[in-house]
Amino acid sequence: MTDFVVVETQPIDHDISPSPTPANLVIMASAKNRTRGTKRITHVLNTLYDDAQENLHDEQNFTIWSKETYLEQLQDTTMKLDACSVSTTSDDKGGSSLIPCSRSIQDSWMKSCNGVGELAVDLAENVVIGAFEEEANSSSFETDSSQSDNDIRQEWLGTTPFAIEYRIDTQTAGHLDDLIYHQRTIYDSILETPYDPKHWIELCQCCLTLGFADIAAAAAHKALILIKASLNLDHGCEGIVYPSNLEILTKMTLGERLHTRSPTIIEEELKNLLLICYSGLLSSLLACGTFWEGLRAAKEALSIFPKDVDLLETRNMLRDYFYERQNSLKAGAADKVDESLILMTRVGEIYQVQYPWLDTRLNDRTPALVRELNDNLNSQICEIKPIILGPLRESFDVGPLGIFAMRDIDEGESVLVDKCITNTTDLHPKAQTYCDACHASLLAPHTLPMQIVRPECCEEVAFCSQDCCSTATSGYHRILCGKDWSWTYGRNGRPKSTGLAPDPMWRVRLFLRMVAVYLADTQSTKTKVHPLQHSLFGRMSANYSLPSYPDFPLTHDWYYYENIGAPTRILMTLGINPFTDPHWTQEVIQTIFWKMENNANMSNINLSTTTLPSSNSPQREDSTGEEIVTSINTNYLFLNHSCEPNISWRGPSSTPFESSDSLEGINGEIIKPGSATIICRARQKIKKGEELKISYIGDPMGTSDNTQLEGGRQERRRWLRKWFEGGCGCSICTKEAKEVKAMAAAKSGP
Ligand SMILES: C[S@@+](CC[C@H](N)C(=O)[O-])C[C@H]1O[C@@H](n2cnc3c(N)ncnc32)[C@H](O)[C@@H]1O
Repeated sequence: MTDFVVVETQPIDHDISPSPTPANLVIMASAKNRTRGTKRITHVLNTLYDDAQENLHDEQNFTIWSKETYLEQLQDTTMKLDACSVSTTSDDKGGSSLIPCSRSIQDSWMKSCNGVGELAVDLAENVVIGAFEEEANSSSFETDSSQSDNDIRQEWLGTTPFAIEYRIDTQTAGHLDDLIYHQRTIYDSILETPYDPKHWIELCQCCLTLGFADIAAAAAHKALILIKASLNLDHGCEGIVYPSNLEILTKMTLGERLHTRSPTIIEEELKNLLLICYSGLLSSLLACGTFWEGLRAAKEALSIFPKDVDLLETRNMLRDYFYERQNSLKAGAADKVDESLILMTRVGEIYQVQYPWLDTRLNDRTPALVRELNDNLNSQICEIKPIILGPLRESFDVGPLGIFAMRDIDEGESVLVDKCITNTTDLHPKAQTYCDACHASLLAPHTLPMQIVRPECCEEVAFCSQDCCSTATSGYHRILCGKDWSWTYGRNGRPKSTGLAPDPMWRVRLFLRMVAVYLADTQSTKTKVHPLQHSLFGRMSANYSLPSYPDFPLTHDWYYYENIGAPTRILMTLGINPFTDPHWTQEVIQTIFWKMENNANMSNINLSTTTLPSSNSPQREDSTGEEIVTSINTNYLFLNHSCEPNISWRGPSSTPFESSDSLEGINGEIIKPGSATIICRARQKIKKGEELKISYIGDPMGTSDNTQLEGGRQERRRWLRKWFEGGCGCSICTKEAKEVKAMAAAKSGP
């Protein structure tokens, strides 16, 4: 169902809360016209405006736009209206927004609007009648006549490289709109009855056909949780402790759908659904290229349905693909078969794309957000600014950001010291070898035993200072305390990773920490801001690319357990309902994962060799003391890359004998080894207004000897593809690209 909400926001200081207050809710209308046609939407919205004016004109709680303003808004927004999904926006100058949003968001807004909300619903229903009658005779779903049938809609090519030609054929044959419509109706059914596994299985099948195999796998996972909870299956679902009412809710929903109270009939249905669910899950994992996890799921499925031909066939395909990958990796590695090679056999791969049904506005970074970011940065030296200068419109995306000098900067000057609490390593905090907040070493001589601060609430964590302890206990730790998170330090059957690669579970632990920071903040400020619009997640950009046939972009690592199983378990443990909460759909979770991947900083530390281990600081059994700290440094992440950087940076230090100068912050404070703080200094004189740029890849020219990266300049440029596939825009890369082009032209001859 495509629902529209028109809101006018009142001026609010640096608040990007999406919840319209009763005072700013102008019109709420359900335009159930399922249309992509711009003309039709404009027509419906014109009707809505007229009706709303009639109904609301003497309501003092509502502000009505002038028709002129309204139509101006329409011009900017109608093209986006086919993105039927959750979208919210507001800005601190009292801007106005026309928002397509889902029924469940409306419902939650209605709840927060109390009496006035109900009035709005009544009025909205009046409004809808007008729109409905208009639409009654039209076909239920219409494509924009301006779109040619032969155009390939890249954004709908999916996340999986698997069978992409099939999806191109589907689009060429003109079936895409039907599939999109089908997907919307399934989401509607889920909103109505979220505990019916059948809808989640249908979503799995539909997303699989659309090529979004990761979302398909997540839908199957949700169905599996409901079914397993109801059948009391031993397997559990990746360790999830089921809420006690999940079984009752699922059985009640099935009973209502089947018009029965018979436990036998309901159980029969659950078993039927279980088989179809496994089949969808295995196909999704196959399409995501995570053959090893697919084989594990197949083993579980076949232990229940040993003779099912469909399951056996998919299992065989998973096995064949797994061996094919393993053999080719072995052949490439010659005699060097090690843990990293085993890890490579177990990872899946998908494209990093924006989900076309998730409203793009959720990814917008508005001028209001940039002002908030600069308030937090609180620097006299540098500021966060859009790179592309142009007219900034208040509730619209400002484009790529960077950090710029606010005054002339001297060579060697500290420009940014970015301490952060969003960090993780493989070491369990219980070991108390590092500060749970900033990750500074708690080992002598960096922190003396009497300096260690322990919170009153638990014995799980320790801190390097009272400051860190207060930050944690009044914030994220409040959300996490008293719950068992030790499973996030497990490896889900994988060997320990070696070298520069951190264990893939870093994503899970960083996600957990970030969700806790977000929840602590929104709870203390009593705001209901969507995670993607909260400054913590909203500040980060992803490296999206479109699967453009026939030149496909890079694929990115993806796991069933890390990307779906573990985050679902985290949310459920934190009391978030992944079946009903529109803020925490798999699309939102995966978007956060993409953002983390594009912005996380990784640094090697070796705490054990830098200090004498003290008796009260146990290491994990298999810990070598060498760890990789992964952190989201919330200001540093705005620095762009250049192969001619004017800024040098250093992450967590492990060496206590370095010159104290390199460990000093801007105000002379000492940054302790192991801390996830990043210090940035000017490599040269920098003029006011110049952009500050770092190197993402160590020595960008690949000429220094003591670097861990191999392969020189060419290899380094290849590494850059992780952040930007279109190529780095610096002058060296531009020159090299021109030379390559000229050489290719010369080779191909006249
Ligand atoms: C860590 S973020 C840096 C901040 C980012 N510009 C933003 O708007 O949030 C990395 C992203 O910045 C962009 N970027 C950074 N350096 C670049 C370069 N040299 N050339 C092209 N894009 C770059 C890419 O989109 C990359 O995915």
